[in-house]
Formats: sequence, structure tokens, C-alpha cells
Amino acid sequence: MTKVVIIGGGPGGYEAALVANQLGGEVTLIEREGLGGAAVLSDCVPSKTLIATAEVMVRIENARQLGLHIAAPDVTDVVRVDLGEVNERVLHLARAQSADIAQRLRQDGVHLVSGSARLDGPHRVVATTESGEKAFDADIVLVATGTTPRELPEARCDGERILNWKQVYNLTEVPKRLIVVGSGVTGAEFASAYDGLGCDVVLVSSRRQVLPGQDQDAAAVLQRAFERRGMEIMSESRAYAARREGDEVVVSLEDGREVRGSHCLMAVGAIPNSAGLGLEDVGVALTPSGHISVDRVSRTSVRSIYAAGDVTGVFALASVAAMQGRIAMWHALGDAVTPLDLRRVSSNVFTTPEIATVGITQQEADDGDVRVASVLLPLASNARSKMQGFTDGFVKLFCLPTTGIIIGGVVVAPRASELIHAVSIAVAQKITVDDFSQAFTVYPSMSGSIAEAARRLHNRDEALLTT
Ligand SMILES: Cc1cc2nc3c(=O)[nH]c(=O)nc-3n(C[C@H](O)[C@H](O)[C@H](O)COP(=O)(O)OP(=O)(O)OC[C@H]3O[C@@H](n4cnc5c(N)ncnc54)[C@H](O)[C@@H]3O)c2cc1C
Ligand SMILES: NC(=O)c1ccc[n+]([C@@H]2O[C@H](COP(=O)([O-])OP(=O)(O)OC[C@H]3O[C@@H](n4cnc5c(N)ncnc54)[C@H](O)[C@@H]3O)[C@@H](O)[C@H]2O)c1
Repeated sequence: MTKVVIIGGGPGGYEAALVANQLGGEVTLIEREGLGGAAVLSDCVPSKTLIATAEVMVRIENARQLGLHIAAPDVTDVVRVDLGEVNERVLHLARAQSADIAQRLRQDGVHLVSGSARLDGPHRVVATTESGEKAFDADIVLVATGTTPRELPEARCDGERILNWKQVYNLTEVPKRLIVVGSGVTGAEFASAYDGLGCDVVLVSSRRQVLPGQDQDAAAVLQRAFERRGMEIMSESRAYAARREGDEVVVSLEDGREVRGSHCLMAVGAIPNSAGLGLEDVGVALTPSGHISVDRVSRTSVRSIYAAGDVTGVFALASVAAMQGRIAMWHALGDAVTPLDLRRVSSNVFTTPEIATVGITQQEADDGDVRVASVLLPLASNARSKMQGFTDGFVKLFCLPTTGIIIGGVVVAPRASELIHAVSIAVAQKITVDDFSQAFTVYPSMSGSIAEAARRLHNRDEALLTT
């Protein structure tokens, strides 16, 4: 039996454990905090649960456009947000999901160890547990230890008013004025959620526009939506310090300005959990940022050691972590394996509106990496959008100019995360725009606009060609 030891029980680790077990491995999974990892306990799942609540508030607020009037100037005058109760629910759901994952792993026969692990050679892992150190021999080791929120040296999080994204669930009242530092996906999602919950939000963005890593047409729509809702966006502003002054937090910007609020959320990225694992001692190569270097089948520079998930810095998504973990085990245990293909990954920014993307990006098209034809169709003319009072978003499709094969897309809309799946299938299955537009869509529906975008790409001479 192949002995597999997995360090880290997030999506990278636990999905790998399920596959390794399925392929007949003797699997030990060592986790120091809880099964499901940060994804389930503090990052992905809690944030999406909080956002689900915030979305309801936004829908109530927007009901005015549909002729449904709230008998008060502000939605928070009639709907009281009990943030303590909201956060209790958030954490309860996270713990319940963690317990489900643990139960499933145990049922499958995975040996679960609660403790902190490190390598002791390429074929040995030592776990520090409550009952002392335990050593495990391993034919294969998978490192899936995730990341930790980055802190600015002069803006240390205290868990009360200067918070990272794992600490916000301690709040029992909606902050009066929340300063969100960082306008990447994490910053944008929390800014959107707290704004929805009726909080006065200031977003400190180091770039000209929010979401610098995303499709810039989509980011522009989101920035406009944020501004229209009254959010203050401080563009091209870098924070360097945050301090408490009584009941206030003061954030100092590099240009000398100061921003005052009741709370501050630091969302300035994450650092890999690769230190103290003994990786360098066994010869595992790291990148300059401290991530573990892996190839497309999750191999590190040491034959018996694989790595998966955020600690590899490949594409910080739960879905990618899970796939990297599975691929590692398929490869290590001799099953058929397809190397990781990032061109097929779909992802979503859970703001209001949502931004979903799959495949090639506008940036890659603009950089000339591949010659594409593309079309951008605003949803303002979509009948369903109008009925729902939504006019902000768009659908963008990319295809190869020669064959018409769909290679990517962007959807900015409510529930874009669901709408993108059709485009995702088209990208994975190499479907042409003509074949795509043959499928019936419901009338009226927003997905009708995706089919319409594909129809517009029938005459690709007229479409915007990017080289
Ligand atoms: C706020 C936020 C929201 C997000 N939302 C989404 C989303 O909506 N969709 C999405 O796809 N992705 C989302 N992500 C990204 C997603 O959470 C990560 O990509 C995912 O958690 C990566 O999984 P992982 O297995 O690599 O690491 P993690 O989930 O971080 O798990 C790693 C585990 O390893 C354990 N560990 C670390 N060191 C050791 C050690 N020495 N010994 C034992 N155990 C150890 C840790 O305790 C942790 O439990 C979000 C991220 C953030 C920050
Ligand atoms: N919905 C999702 O799937 C989801 C949600 C959240 C995070 N994630 C994943 O996590 C990854 C990391 O996202 P993130 O947003 O946490 O980190 P990030 O590194 O992508 O963004 C951090 C942002 O903070 C800015 N910044 C850094 N220092 C600053 C300073 N001093 N002042 C002001 N701004 C500063 C950076 O310029 C950057 O734009 C994402 O790429 C994504 O893959 C996914």
C-alpha cells in the first residue's frame, strides 16, 4: 500500500485525501485548525455566507425602483441588521461544513491527525499534537498549507477595530464607518458586503481602479456601482499605517493624508504558509515570494513531495486548490491524469453586481498572447435585466477569429457565478459561437444575452479583433 501523508486539510488537502483513498493509498491527513481549512472556516465559506445576507439588504433597497416603497428614507431604518446573529450563523455554517468534511474523510478511512506538521526528510513527516510528537513514514507527501493574511508592519491587526478578513466575524454591530484597505477581490467583496449591510465604507485602493487583477471593463462597472451607492473610493492611495485613537481607527496614507473610521479591514494580500515546514532542508524549491514551485501535475523539485493550493501561488481559488490536490494524487498513484489547465478555470467576484470570468482574459488578448475576436454586449437592453431593474452589467465573449471556437468570457450581472457556466462548458468543450447560439435560451433571460453575444460573433470581421 502506498503511504500518503497530507499536510493541510483545506480543499487542496482534503480533496487529495479522497482521491488517494479511492486509489488504494493508506492516507494520513494532518491539520492544525480544522477540516475544510481556511477555505471553509475563515475565508471562502464565511465570506460568501455574509455576502448572501448583504445581498438581501441590497435587493430590499433596490425594490424602490420596482415601485415597492419602504416607509423610511433608508433600508436600515426598517430592517435592523443584527450582525452578532448574522456572524453566529456564518460561523455555525462554517463549523457544520467542516464537520461534514471530517465525517466524510473518516467514513472513507482517511486517518485524521490534529496537529501541526513538518517534514523530517523527504519520506517522513512529524506532527506536533496535544499528546506529543508523532512521526509518519510516507511514500508520498502532499503539502497544502495555504496562506496567512499579510500585515503591514505599522498596521498590526488587533482583532477589535483593526481587522483582517478572518477576524470580522467577531463583530456584533455593523461598523459605523469601515475603512477597507486593498481593492483586490477580498477588499472589493467585503466593501460591497458591508456597504450592503448599511455601513459607511471607505475603500482605500492603491490603483486607479478597483480590482486591478480583473477584467478592467468589469472593474469599471463595479467602481461606478460602488460610487453610485455612495461608497467613498480613494484611488491611487497606499496605506502604510493604522492606529487606534479612542473609539476611532486612523489610517495613514503614504501621501500624508489620514482617513478616520470606526474600524479598518486590512485586505492587502496573503503570504504562503511555507516557513517552518522544513521544505528547504529537504530541497523543495521555493519562489522568491516563498510559494512552493510546482509543475502542472503538482510535482515539487523533490520526487516524493507534491504541493497543492494557495501555498503554490498558482491561482488562489478553492476550485484550483482542489484540482491541484486531485491531480497530485492521480499522478503519484499512477492513475490517468490531465495536467492543470488554467485556461478553463472559471471564477467569480461576489460583489453586487457579481463578476464572473472564464478562459482567456482581456489582458492576455490586449498583450497579443493570442489573436481573438470579441464582443461586449451591455445588459441594459436585455428584457429580463430591465424587468429586474438591473442595467449595470454586460456579457463579453472571446473566440478564435478563424474557427469561432469560444475561448473565454466575462459576465457582470446578478448571479453571474451561475450564468458563466454555459461559457465555461463552451470553453472546456471547444464549442464554436455558431454551435453555441443554436441552443435555445429561455425568454426572457439574461442567458439570452450570452447566446446573442455568440450570434454577434458569427460575422467576426465586424467584431472587435484584438491581436
Ligand atoms: C476572503 C476570501 C474569500 C475567498 N472566497 C473564495 C471563493 O468564493 N471561491 C474560491 O474558489 N476561492 C475563494 N477564496 C480562496 C480560497 O479560500 C483558497 O484558494 C483556498 O482556501 C485554498 O485552499 P488550500 O487548501 O490551498 O488552503 P487553505 O484552505 O488555506 O487550507 C490550508 C490548511 O492547512 C493548514 N495548515 C497550515 N500549515 C499547517 C501545518 N504545518 N500543519 C498542519 N496543518 C497546517 C491550515 O490550518 C489550513 O487549514 C477566498 C479567499 C479569501 C481570503
Ligand atoms: N471570490 C473569490 O473567488 C475570491 C475572493 C477573495 C479572494 N480570492 C482569491 O484570493 C486571491 C488574493 O486576493 P486578495 O484580494 O486577498 O489579495 P490581492 O493580493 O489580490 O489584493 C490585494 C490588494 O491590496 C493592494 N494593496 C497592497 N498593499 C496596499 C496598501 N498598503 N494600501 C492599499 N492597497 C494595498 C494591492 O495593490 C492589491 O490590489 C485572489 O487572487 C483570489 O484568487 C478569491
